[in-house]
Amino acid sequence: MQKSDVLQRITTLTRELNEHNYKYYVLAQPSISDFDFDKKLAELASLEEAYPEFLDPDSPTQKVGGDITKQFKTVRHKWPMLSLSNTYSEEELREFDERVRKVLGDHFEYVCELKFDGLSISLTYENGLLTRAVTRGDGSQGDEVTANVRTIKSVPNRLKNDGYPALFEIRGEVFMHQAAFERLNRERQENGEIPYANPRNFAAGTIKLQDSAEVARRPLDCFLYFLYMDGRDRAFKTHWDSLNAVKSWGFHVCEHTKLCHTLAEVFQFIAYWENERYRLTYDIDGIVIKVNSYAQQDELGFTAKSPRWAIAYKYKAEEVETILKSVSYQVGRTGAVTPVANLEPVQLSGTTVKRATLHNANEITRLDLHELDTVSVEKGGEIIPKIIGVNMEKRVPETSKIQYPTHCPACGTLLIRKAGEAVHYCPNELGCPPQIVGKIQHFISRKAMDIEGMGNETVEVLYKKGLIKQISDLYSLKEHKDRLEQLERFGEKSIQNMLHGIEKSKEKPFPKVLFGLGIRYVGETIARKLANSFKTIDALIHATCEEIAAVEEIGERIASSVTEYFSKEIHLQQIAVLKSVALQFSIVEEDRVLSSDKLANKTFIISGVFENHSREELTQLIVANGGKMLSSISNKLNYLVAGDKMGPSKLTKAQKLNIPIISEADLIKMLA
Ligand SMILES: NC(=O)c1ccc[n+]([C@@H]2O[C@H](COP(=O)([O-])OP(=O)(O)OC[C@H]3O[C@@H](n4cnc5c(N)ncnc54)[C@H](O)[C@@H]3O)[C@@H](O)[C@H]2O)c1
Ligand SMILES: [Zn+2]
Repeated sequence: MQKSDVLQRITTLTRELNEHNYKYYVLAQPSISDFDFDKKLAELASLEEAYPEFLDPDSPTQKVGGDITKQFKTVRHKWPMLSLSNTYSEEELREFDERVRKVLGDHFEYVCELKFDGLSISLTYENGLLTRAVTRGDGSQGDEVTANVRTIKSVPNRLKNDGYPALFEIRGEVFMHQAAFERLNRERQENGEIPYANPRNFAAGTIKLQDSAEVARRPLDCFLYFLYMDGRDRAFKTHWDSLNAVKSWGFHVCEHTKLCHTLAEVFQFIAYWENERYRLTYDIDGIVIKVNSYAQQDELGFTAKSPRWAIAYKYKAEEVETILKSVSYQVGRTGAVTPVANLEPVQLSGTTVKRATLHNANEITRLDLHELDTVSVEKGGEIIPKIIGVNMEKRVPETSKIQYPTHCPACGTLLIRKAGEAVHYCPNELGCPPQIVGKIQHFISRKAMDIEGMGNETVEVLYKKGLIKQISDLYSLKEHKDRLEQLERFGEKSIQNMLHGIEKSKEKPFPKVLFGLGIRYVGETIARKLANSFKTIDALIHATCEEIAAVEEIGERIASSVTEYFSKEIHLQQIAVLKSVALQFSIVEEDRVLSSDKLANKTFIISGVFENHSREELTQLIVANGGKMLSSISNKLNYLVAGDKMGPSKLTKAQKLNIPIISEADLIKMLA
């Protein structure tokens, strides 16, 4: 390579890697695999080594990937939060061991740990209380996300036992269990929101939310694996000892951590977890190997980016080849069309894989998929396997390209794609069967109107028989009892139950109704936010895009989806019908907010996170009804309104003073 070419390549790699870092750390939506990212990074490092004159101190090889955003307070780390050097090969691990041996001689131990696939967090404890949680950021400073971390059940707000230092920092990994990921991601998808590719991205996206109540709704977990404090080396000789100590203070330390005396034992640990990792309920992407003794760690020291006394051995995501049998296209309730690859069944990471996601048309083009192609399928961090490439040598001659349909596979309408979006939609909202059925199924679902006595199958049957064509038809079903009774498998009792369930749904509060309408991107939380901000459906219908986007955490994408929904006459008609049958289209507290003195002379403190209101909303409610807010717990306090994850010191103090501790629901009842 000529020097100018080298420089060009370095520039290209640097630009690409910076872009990928941004997508990975800040957006939590990476577009390439970790393996490919690491390959590019390694290429850049070797070019910089060969041509040190081109080494930029700002190069991605010299920096810890940054997740700093403007939404949080930036906090400087007392001890830098570095990355780990990593390898995918046993060979390089042996080289690491030799480098260590050269400095330390033969007398040292390794601690082997699982490499949890989440995001690093640094926690500060003062006198046994969690006072601060900061993300890694660029390694020297990060985002302060304490309120969000307080919602994590396995992170103690107050330490148990004694014996912990007055001030220390502890680091670990925040992650999400696979089951929670799958459940929440399914919800996102159903709401028309962009799903996260894997639990890591979901956890990373969650910790950066502005709304702690929403964070609390998404169960995160946290393993701790580094202790920092002044005089640490006097208190503990080794990393292993410190792990045992922090465990006794109440921290969650992974039980699979192992002390190894030889490199052979390390390799055994790696080999064991290579297969066993599929049995864990969370994702790991490798093993971390750390020199145990603190004195020996000091001898080895650091590079600009990582410690010399530790290394990560990363597992390459498992992949297998199989044959693409066909591609089918599913139409969701919002009209989004998703391609799914049907595969010749194959064993992968301990499960049989028959289908893989293809995301959208771009993905099919990128892969240049042909019928009967031999494809490699990967199941890395992701639960749903994906196709990563086509084996061109095995392509069957004369097979044709997979063509993304131009028309809806369900109703034949010409598909549309909005500028800047990758997904195709069927615009035939009123005539496309899977959309109609999907919308009604969404409306009756547990999280929306929770209509008892009615399930997804019933909706399908009633639709096929022409009894329901839109949500509002549910409320006139009672006029068609005779036709219902003629249906197979519909006994009198079950018809009664269903009609009763439908009737009862009229009591469901406005946020549920709004969510039930199934507006694209308006999930449960967004619906609650919109309902609480605008109070009535009419106010929301008349709100401008800017007014909607001004609500906390509601972006333009959601706002324009809402205004678009209400711009359609058919939706307004539907709402009018639903109003006429007395569904709830306003926030009930509203009247009380303005008029009552029910809380006159009563004092309150609000603490923790709440299911249905933000703390600000509860404060407004109290004040508007004549109550007073206090700033600290004392004899003057009448009520402590306690939510999830309330600080334990407040609780103890309130109990000591015999102050009534009430819930959000109790407070609302006081206003009734
Ligand atoms: N796909 C992409 O676009 C993209 C972009 C940027 C980074 N990445 C991936 O992220 C990696 C770089 O991320 P990184 O700097 O966080 O490095 P890393 O993930 O390779 O290793 C360091 C991190 O491991 C974590 N860790 C997990 N378990 C641990 C344990 N037991 N002990 C200590 N640390 C533990 C810590 O958070 C630590 O910061 C790259 O190697 C790449 O694979 C991917
Ligand atoms: Zn259609």
